[in-house]
Amino acid sequence: MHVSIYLYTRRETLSAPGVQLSAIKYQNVGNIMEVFFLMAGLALVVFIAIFRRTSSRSARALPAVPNIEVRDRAIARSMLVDHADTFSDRPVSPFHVKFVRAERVNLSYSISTVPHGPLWRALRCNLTAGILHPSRLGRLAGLQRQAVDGLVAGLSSGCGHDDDVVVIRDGLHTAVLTLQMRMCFGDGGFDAGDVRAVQRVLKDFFDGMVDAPVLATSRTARLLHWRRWRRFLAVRSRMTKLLLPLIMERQRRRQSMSMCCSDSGDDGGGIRPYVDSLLDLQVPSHDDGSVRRALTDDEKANLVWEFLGAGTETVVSCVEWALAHLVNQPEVQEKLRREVDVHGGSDTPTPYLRAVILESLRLHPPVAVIQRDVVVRSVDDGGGGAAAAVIGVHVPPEEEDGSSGVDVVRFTIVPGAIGRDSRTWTDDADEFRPERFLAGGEGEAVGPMPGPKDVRMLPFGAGTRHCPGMALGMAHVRLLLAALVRAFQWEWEVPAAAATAALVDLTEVDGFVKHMKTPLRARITPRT
Ligand code: HEM
Repeated sequence: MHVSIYLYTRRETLSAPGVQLSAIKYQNVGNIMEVFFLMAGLALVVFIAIFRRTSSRSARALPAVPNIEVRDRAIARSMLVDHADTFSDRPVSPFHVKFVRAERVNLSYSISTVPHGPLWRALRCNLTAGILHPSRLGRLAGLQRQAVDGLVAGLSSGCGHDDDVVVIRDGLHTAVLTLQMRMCFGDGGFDAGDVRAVQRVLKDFFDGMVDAPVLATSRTARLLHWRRWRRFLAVRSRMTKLLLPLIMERQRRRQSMSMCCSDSGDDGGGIRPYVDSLLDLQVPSHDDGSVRRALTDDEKANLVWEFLGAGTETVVSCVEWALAHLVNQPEVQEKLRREVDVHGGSDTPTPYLRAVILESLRLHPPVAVIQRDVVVRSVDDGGGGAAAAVIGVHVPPEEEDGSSGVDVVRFTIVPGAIGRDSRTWTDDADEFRPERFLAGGEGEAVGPMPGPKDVRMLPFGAGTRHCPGMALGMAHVRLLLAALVRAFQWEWEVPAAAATAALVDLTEVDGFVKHMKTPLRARITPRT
């Protein structure tokens, strides 16, 4: 078993010895200039002390809780499957920032950030039963088909220009986001300008996440890095200004629809927009569920944001990685094309397409880390607290004398490490070999969600907080990949700067999702 323990403590042994000495030295000097310099010197020393304190914390860029990194599949399984109830909380947001500043709410949650409990259950159930239920997913086929056709048409119309080279991430992002927005707001509630605006804010938001660990360390850090903090807040307020009017517009349209034709809320085709479910939802305001309330505007904006962000970025990441490997391995691309040419578009199973997607998710799980925070009541019990004891890890006490222990322990599971573990994947774990998921291969019995007995990859997490969008995400990826391979031949476009490189650069960057460091640029040739 491989477990590394990283312990970060909040206390810094910082002192500013100069402060007292200077004060004594200049104490009896009455000259006004010297008093002025004394004050300025003191201010400088205090400033440096604060700055050092902040930057030393910032450099570590991690919250002050013990962080246990888990790269072992047996431990991950024990946590997420056997002890799902213990490991059911994600880290709380370090920012108590409201989307709608005027409202008196402490902190608005989304499904992914709310602590495990009645509110989480209500929000998650609303999404899974109301929107993502398998019986409803079938009705999305029309919307998905339009998104895919639009993407292919857009790429085809660009062919013949600019040497037929595309950076596929951009077009993919627009297609998937538009699809998610249609599921969210219904048709007619937004236009292409809104999609572009949401796209810009999403990008700024995820770019700004790079600053989040620094800003999360303390108020002083936010004061010192006030420009970054201001930018961070501005993105959130832009997000609200964009989403709330779209939510309100949907509410208005729904009211007028119900007045004129007693409509059930479906926006045609039997698809009920996600926003409608949020407008109707009553959630428990107390833990016992005795009092129920409507969602605040802040919560609605948060949940819509999560639906658009989680649903778009992950799918785009997965399709881009899969295409990159298909460009690097033309024989795999050809094999896949043969399958989708024959079966694509029909309901016939497409095992090789499934294998390509699973292989991409195994190597490059879009969500780079799966985190759980566990309250450890006592570390003086010899076992390192309940949660740590579950997986046999000793959590050292925070205080040197061991008198008071840590409150929370963070567990960071790394799906990328589990997916590439050569003890599990013996057939060249780092190689892209979709065949391993076919009959007779070592991953024949492995699917996107781990079974109760074995965890061999974790692209959608597992246990209580596993991804509720798995079926939808897989369906999006399947349709997009099949259509792109059927419509075009994909070849690598060698960038001028890397004229000697033989293959696409597969370097990963972990941000909100795991992206290709260099976005895939490929030469596409339409197939007749
Ligand atoms: C290829 C696509 C996707 C991947 C790889 C993915 C991956 C993940 C992962 C790894 C988690 C964390 C699971 C855990 O902590 O155990 C997660 C959570 C979540 N995902 Fe996805 N996801 C995808 C698509 C989607 C879609 C399409 C939606 C919604 C439209 C969605 C909504 C969510 C939500 C709401 C959560 C939080 C669940 C909770 O805390 O209860 N995801 N996803």
